[in-house]
Amino acid sequence: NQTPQQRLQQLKDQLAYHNHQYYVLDNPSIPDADYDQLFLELKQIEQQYPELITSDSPTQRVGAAPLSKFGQVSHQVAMLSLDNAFDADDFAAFYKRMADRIDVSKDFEFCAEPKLDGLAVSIRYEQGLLVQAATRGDGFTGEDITANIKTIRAIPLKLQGDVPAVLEVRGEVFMPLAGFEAMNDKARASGDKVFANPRNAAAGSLRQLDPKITATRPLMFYAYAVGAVEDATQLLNGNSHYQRLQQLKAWGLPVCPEIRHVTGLQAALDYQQNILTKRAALPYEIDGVVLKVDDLAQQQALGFVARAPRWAIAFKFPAQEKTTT
Ligand SMILES: Cc1ccc2cc(C(N)=O)cc(O)c2n1
Repeated sequence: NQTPQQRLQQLKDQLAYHNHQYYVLDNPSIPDADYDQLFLELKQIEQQYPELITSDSPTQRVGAAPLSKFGQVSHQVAMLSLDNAFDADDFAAFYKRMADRIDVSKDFEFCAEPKLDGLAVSIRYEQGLLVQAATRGDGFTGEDITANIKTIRAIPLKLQGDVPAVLEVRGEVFMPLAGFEAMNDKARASGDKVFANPRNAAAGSLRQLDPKITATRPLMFYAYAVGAVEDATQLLNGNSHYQRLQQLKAWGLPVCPEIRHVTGLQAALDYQQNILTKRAALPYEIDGVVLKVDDLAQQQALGFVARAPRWAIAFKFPAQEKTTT
């Protein structure tokens, strides 16, 4: 017969499996009522044996007391913003700038994804356990929203499989449309604050100082990049950003199912048009697509342009033959 500890571990494994099926594979494996039953049994055993409670137990998602204010977190790896393209010509110019900068023998390969209209966050895992989460802030310093992030069931408290020593995941917290409409209907009925759009609702929910309020909000998360990593050999094999995202999925992190690997300028334009036609049918709001060069070595070679002021330009003279004295 099982000890309480063995039954606890079995329940945590089962609940983690069902979460993975539901949020990562979009393939529910258990009716909600049965899931709740497992959760209730786990909660009862922990009430009986509090010393057996671990930080990755789903009962610890809504634990923390309200904060008086958020702490600050400095991002080891800056959280970048993105330059914009507004039409095919802009995108072709972007493509050409890159081709002029690094000689590529063949077409660029891209990792393509919808641009989710939510809030960028960074989530840090150490030895596979969620230890910290922060907003993007100004890209270098963000707010510590660890307690609020833990309430989002799509975000694993513990990574699965062969986990890296340190893994920082960047992604978007957003509020799917169905949850947004339901929440606003309830808010109208009870005279609570009604949100103008899902992005504001997600931002407002993450900025709650009381995690118990955040826990009532229908938030979702998709990972889209990696920040600091240590001892993550699994990520280093291969040179493809797209493959890295598949590895994040294997660890239990949800990744947008619309993400594709496409090759060449035309395929990238086709992807943008394809998502534009699907936009109204997507269960969440997006404001475009994001296209990233997929090859990590090419990303490195291309680097970043520190956002030069849009209002100033250096108007250069032609190169002058240096007078040799
Ligand atoms: C580097 C970067 C910065 C912002 C991003 C924003 C989104 C997004 N809003 O979906 C997706 C990405 O892959 C991003 N990637």
